[in-house]
Amino acid sequence: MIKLHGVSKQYHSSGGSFQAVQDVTLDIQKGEIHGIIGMSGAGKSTLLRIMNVLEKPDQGSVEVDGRELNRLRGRALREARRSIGMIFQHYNLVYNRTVSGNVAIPLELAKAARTERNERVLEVLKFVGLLDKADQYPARLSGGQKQRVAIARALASRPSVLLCDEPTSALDPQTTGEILEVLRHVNRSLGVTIVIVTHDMDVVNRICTRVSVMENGRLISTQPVEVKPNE
Ligand SMILES: Nc1ncnc2c1ncn2[C@@H]1O[C@H](COP(=O)(O)OP(=O)(O)OP(=O)(O)O)[C@@H](O)[C@H]1O
Repeated sequence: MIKLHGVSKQYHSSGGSFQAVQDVTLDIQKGEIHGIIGMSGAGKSTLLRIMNVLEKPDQGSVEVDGRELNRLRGRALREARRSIGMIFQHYNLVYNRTVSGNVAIPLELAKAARTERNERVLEVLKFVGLLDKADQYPARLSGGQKQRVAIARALASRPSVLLCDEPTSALDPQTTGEILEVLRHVNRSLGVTIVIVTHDMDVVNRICTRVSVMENGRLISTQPVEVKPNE
């Protein structure tokens, strides 16, 4: 589903250059919940952003759902990106739009018709359990509810892949559990392949099917995570 081959990324600044990701090859299969773990600065977020070419690799290839993203440009790239949702640690919501307004954004960008848009917004809000908050503004929501809105927004355009950058790092343990449940529901009932960047091994053990470990820009291992006893 996601194939990275020999991917590298270097950042340049006035202080010199820094190799954030070095020669990473990784094959994430359809239906997986794949964790990427490592110390701060190991290159996890950069690698995640390479998966939807928000960050363009200097070398290597990025294939998602059979399409080589690093070769696409313009409209073809925008369309391919629509099948890849993303959520962030700090939700990245638009605070002057309601919950529905936020979820509608990807559908507006895709120029979906109004009726179809409204139906889809309600459908995904129902899926994440936030139908009753449709007309509220994000500032009035808890952290867990904000992350649910972000998940609903990411799901609006029916992605086959969901990239999650530290999705629970700003949340307390109970809310973390709730968001991991939502992600598991997304994976199981919609068949969405999920990649989660985290520094928390507990998150990996609770939800992931495989985990990759990064260190100094390199991927040092990929292994299965044992089946959870309460599953
Ligand atoms: N846009 C950028 N310009 C310059 N350097 C960057 C940029 N983005 C990241 N870096 C550097 O690249 C390295 C890897 O960053 P990255 O965010 O991928 O690591 P990470 O493993 O996700 O760490 P963290 O958990 O702290 O977010 C870090 O040293 C960071 O400072």
